[in-house]
Amino acid sequence: MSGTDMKLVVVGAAGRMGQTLIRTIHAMPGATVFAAVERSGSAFVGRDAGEIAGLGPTGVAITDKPLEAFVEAEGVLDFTSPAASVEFSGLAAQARIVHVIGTTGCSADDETKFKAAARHARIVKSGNMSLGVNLLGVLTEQAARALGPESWDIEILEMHHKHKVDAPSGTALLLGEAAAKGRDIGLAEHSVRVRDGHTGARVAGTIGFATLRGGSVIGEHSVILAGEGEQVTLSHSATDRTIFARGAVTAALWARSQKPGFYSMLDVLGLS
Ligand SMILES: NC(=O)C1=CN([C@@H]2O[C@H](COP(=O)(O)OP(=O)(O)OC[C@H]3O[C@@H](n4cnc5c(N)ncnc54)[C@H](OP(=O)(O)O)[C@@H]3O)[C@@H](O)[C@H]2O)C=CC1
Ligand SMILES: O=C(O)C1=N[C@H](C(=O)O)C[C@H](O)C1
Repeated sequence: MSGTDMKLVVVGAAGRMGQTLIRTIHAMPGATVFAAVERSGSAFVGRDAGEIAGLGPTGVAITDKPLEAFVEAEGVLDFTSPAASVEFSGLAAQARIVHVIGTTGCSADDETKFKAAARHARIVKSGNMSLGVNLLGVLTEQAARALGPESWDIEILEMHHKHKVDAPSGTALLLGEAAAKGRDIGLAEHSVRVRDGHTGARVAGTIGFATLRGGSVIGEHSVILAGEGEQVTLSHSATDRTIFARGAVTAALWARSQKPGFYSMLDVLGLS
């Protein structure tokens, strides 16, 4: 560790992404795990975060006191739950630090609270922190703009592991927003999130979503543009959660020198 390394707090440190973040920060230059947080009452509180993540002891004991950690740190990496992320954004604002939010399934009300916290915190939020998916979003916007709604239907298909609790995935919604932007329409008014029974024929110009869950799938996403007699499919496969963790650390390092505000991975990657 060097004196200029960014001091990061990993919240939800014992979760799938939390453990991946602890290992990734350990392997990346420029950042260090300053603290690790789990909820009060969790069996992981007091245990060494490095040991939980499979690194061996690192001297960072998991705490249930986030604010005490935040005020001494420079950034928070947060892949937890919507309610927890809303709470952490308020604490990050109090501490005037960077808050990287990867949590998905957040409501419109949650988003309003994140934007309020971003008056004091530097928040980067994205449904997918990987370079590949953010590039896929740019390509989706271009394809949707080029292939108009009269002749081309857009469907977004995703599959994740059996433990995932929200649907459609944050990534599927990010891709839907990109397609809607390409067509200059609002996603909320044009999306079809579920189909069941006698649905009637497809309404032109809608953006459909389909969700699959099972096994240990890390994340599969396809944007299908279906025309008359031909089909274009843009897709991304995640085979290792490190892609999300690396993106989150990159976002924290980028946000360190930004003003308070609400940013996306497109800003971080220079793709906006
Ligand atoms: N944007 C992106 O690139 C990615 C986003 N995600 C998203 O990240 C989120 C987490 O995913 P995943 O790691 O698989 O989930 P896990 O359930 O494995 O991990 C979440 C962790 O957060 C903890 N947690 C929940 N509430 C609190 C709290 N108030 N204080 C401290 N810790 C808390 C949980 O503890 P407990 O078990 O006790 O509840 C758990 O340890 C999901 O929303 C997922 O969709 C995932 C991958 C990539
Ligand atoms: O819950 C997950 O695992 C993932 N969630 C994110 C999403 O909802 O898109 C990102 C990634 O696909 C993994």
